[in-house]
Amino acid sequence: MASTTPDASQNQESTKNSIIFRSVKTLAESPELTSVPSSYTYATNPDDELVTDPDDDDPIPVIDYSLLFTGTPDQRAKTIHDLGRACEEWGFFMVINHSVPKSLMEKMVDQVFAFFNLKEEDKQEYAGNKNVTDPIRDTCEEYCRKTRELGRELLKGISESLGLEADYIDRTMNLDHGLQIIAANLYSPCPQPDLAMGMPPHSDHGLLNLLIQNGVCGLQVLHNKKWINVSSAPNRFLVLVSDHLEILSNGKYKSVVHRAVVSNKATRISLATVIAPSLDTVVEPASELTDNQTNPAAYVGMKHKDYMELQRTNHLYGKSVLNQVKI
Ligand SMILES: O=C(O)CCC(=O)C(=O)O
Ligand SMILES: [Fe+2]
Repeated sequence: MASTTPDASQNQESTKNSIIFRSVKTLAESPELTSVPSSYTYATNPDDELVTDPDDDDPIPVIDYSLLFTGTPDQRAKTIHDLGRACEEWGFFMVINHSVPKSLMEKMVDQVFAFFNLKEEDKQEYAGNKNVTDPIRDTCEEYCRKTRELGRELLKGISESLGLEADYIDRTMNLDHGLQIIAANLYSPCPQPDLAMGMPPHSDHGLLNLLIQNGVCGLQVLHNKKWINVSSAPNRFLVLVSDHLEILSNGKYKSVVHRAVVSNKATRISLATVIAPSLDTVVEPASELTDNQTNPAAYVGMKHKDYMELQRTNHLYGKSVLNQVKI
């Protein structure tokens, strides 16, 4: 990156040897960008790089949410069984026929996109006192409410799939006061997508992560040691089992390692909604799922807020944080 246009330079700061961009978006939009600067390249491990589409014999699980409520008893029981299998074998599933209006999902993505497209100097205003959700507050509040409801209902089915009472997770994780975080991710087109990574491999904190995107794919999940491309139709939620569900189920359900790759064609937006225990909840393996002889607790209990601190202060890679509470 040797030279800059006068316009782009407003978004850059020069140091002795290099130019630092205020955001990756600014860098990606700079007209002279033809290659990825070395400080942004991502080295993948070739042994670890088998990437495929899902196998016809082992498709990504799809859960029809409506069957939890309006299905026959058999359909409901099968849906709960399928939820359990998805959490055990994939740590990942897609949800169709859910309770969040398609128009709300689209509006949320559009408004987030509009926020990202504000001029850098306008965006900086929100770095200070203004709340980042101010321009989209109503949509955001409605989206939070609807996704929280969806997450809590899915967790009731997941509780049952573990042989626990339907409200077990809701109650013990204190979801009336649960933490909910919405993260909006923007992945600008990259001239050399093979040399960069949108988000490196990791698992999420919390119980479930409900992900939507703007129609551009990029999510890959690790399944049986292969990276699987997740392609998704509109109006679906991509649901990731997260670390606290792995801990609570004493490892029966596994949080899924996932990453986001970039493309050289289109801008991708993803919106991740983490449904998590209250900050003061000590998350530990459910005593109903452990016994001292055959199935001892495999994780130490830790307050959710301490787990988040551990995540904040550690390099996020794979399951590096979860491994620290494994016995
Ligand atoms: O963009 C994606 O598909 C993944 C985002 C993600 O993993 C996250 O926000 O935790
Ligand atoms: Fe994630």
